[in-house]
Amino acid sequence: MFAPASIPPRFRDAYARAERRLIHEVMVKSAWVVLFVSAITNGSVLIRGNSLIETDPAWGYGLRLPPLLVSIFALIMHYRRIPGFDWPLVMLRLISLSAMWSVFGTLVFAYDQGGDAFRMMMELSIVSIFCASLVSLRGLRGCLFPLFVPLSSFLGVMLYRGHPPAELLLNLLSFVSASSIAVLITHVLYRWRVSEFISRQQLNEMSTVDPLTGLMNRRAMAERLESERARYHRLSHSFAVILLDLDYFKRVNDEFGHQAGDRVLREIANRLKLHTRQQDCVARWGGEEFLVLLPDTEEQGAMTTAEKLRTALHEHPFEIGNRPPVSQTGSFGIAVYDGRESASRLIARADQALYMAKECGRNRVVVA
Ligand SMILES: Nc1nc2c(ncn2[C@@H]2O[C@H](COP(=O)(O)OP(=O)(O)OP(=O)(O)O)[C@@H](O)[C@H]2O)c(=O)[nH]1
Repeated sequence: MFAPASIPPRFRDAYARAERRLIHEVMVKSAWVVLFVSAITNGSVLIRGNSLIETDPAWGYGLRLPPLLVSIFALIMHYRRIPGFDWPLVMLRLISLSAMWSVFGTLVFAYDQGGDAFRMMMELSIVSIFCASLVSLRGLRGCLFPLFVPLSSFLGVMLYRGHPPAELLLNLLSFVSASSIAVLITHVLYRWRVSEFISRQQLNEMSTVDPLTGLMNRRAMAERLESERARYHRLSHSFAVILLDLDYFKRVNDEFGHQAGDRVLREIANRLKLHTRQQDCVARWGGEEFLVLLPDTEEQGAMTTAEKLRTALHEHPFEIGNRPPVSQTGSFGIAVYDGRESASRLIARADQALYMAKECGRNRVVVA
């Protein structure tokens, strides 16, 4: 999926998801608008007759029907939720291309018949509005293809038919200036939407991520625990938590300085992520305390994971600059959700087990 260069890489997935939703919504609305406009214009053609359809039915229907058919097709696909249908962007491009084909094609004939200027301007303003809506989705490049392909084809055909370029330019001047203004305004709005998106993501990140380790913070983990409890009550999937506190961490700070302590904390966060599954959640719960949430896990699984984490700390000392590596262990308390208790009660039980682990000599795992 496309993401503007100004979006930082870590927000790109979220941007792609938001953009996909927006494109889908715009595609459905555009299909309804094109259907509505086609129904009105075709209805009026049936009532008052149309010289093009009468003189050249193949061209007449060939220009009028594609936007109608494409829109009906897009709406059927959307409302029937056909499996695997995840190409709203392709449909949106088809809708805009077919609408442009119809507008510019009709203009070729209207132009030759000395068509009335007011109608031409109305048709061209539809093009401007369409381009503006495409620009609002993807910036200037969003409208290059749907606008410039039909516009240059139109100019090519008119030049081929012998219309002088100066006359063409004069006739299209007001259209070009009106659509440029529409496109520029929407481009500014699009840039504003992108920077709004980045600020919102940064705010969200600040409220859910621990800045030192990049792990979830306590607040985000508390929310995650609540949704895990809700999942338990819906599906009866058991889950467990591991509370981990570093042993004598104060010594690292005192001996090597606070910065070295921060480095060890960051490395511990990396190891915890490395030795847990993707579906598990790791959070920094306090200064040198971490909480690991293990979805779909019973007591035995939680013990195996905690033992793996304990070994990952204990067996590999931590590098801090050019000093000898520092050994750092942790004590672990496990609690498995009992199906009734609150999240804070669950954590309190894990904390009691952790206290036991400290009392029994540290660098060990205790189950509540
Ligand atoms: N470098 C650094 N240290 C921190 C941070 N947060 C907490 N600490 C330190 O973690 C240490 C915790 O010390 P204590 O609560 O006495 O516990 P401990 O030394 O780990 O001993 P036990 O828990 O009893 O095994 C303190 O020195 C805090 O300053 C942090 O963000 N960075």
